[in-house]
Amino acid sequence: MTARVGVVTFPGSLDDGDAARAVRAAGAEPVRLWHRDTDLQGVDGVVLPGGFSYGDYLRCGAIARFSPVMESIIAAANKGLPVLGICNGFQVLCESHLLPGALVRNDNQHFVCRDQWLRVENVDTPWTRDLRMGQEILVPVKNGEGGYIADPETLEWLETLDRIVFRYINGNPNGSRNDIAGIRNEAGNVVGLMPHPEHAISTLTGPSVDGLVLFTSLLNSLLTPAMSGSSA
Ligand SMILES: NC(=O)CC[C@H](N)C(=O)O
Repeated sequence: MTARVGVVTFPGSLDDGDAARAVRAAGAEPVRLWHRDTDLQGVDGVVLPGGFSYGDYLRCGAIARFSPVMESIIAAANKGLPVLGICNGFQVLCESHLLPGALVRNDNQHFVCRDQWLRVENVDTPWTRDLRMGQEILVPVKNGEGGYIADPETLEWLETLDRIVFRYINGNPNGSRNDIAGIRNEAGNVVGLMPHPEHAISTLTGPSVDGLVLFTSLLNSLLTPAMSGSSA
């Protein structure tokens, strides 16, 4: 049976089309979810895409967090539904408190758009299980508020409990603390990252195909759910 992966569209989402394309390229069926939906249609996972939900008013992701679809996603994520938040999606996950910390304006005060090397730091999630620890991948970043911050205790806790999933290498584009590009929750089912794996699934349109592995990882984790990701 084909896996079905929800892709949410908020007013102002930008990368929902590419996220759906990545889901399809990985071999799953994308199920388009609208911000006002409450029924997740029994999807096997959800992608919160990049963009400018609700015009980035107030703070990036701050309004999307209160949308009807997020109420359903928060409840489902807390029961183990795999959720991947990309860029604005990562911001929504932090605003929703599914992930700790916050994303603030880039320290250089610029919107940064470039290809970025990352190091894989955690493969104990459904989204990263087919990557290798220490693997270096190349994916685009494009954000204005991508600086990851958290209080010192939370940063220490993220480090010691292996919750950091991706780290920037060869330059930190936004001043993120500890070069953090992506993190996971305790159970591992919720992952957020600022860079855009959905823009790195074909060399025709992106710098590499490294991003596709996040989407194929999810499919493989659904086929063999006895993954190690449940160890917090
Ligand atoms: N590409 C994105 O998702 C951008 C996220 C957000 N609007 C920002 O500028 O930080």
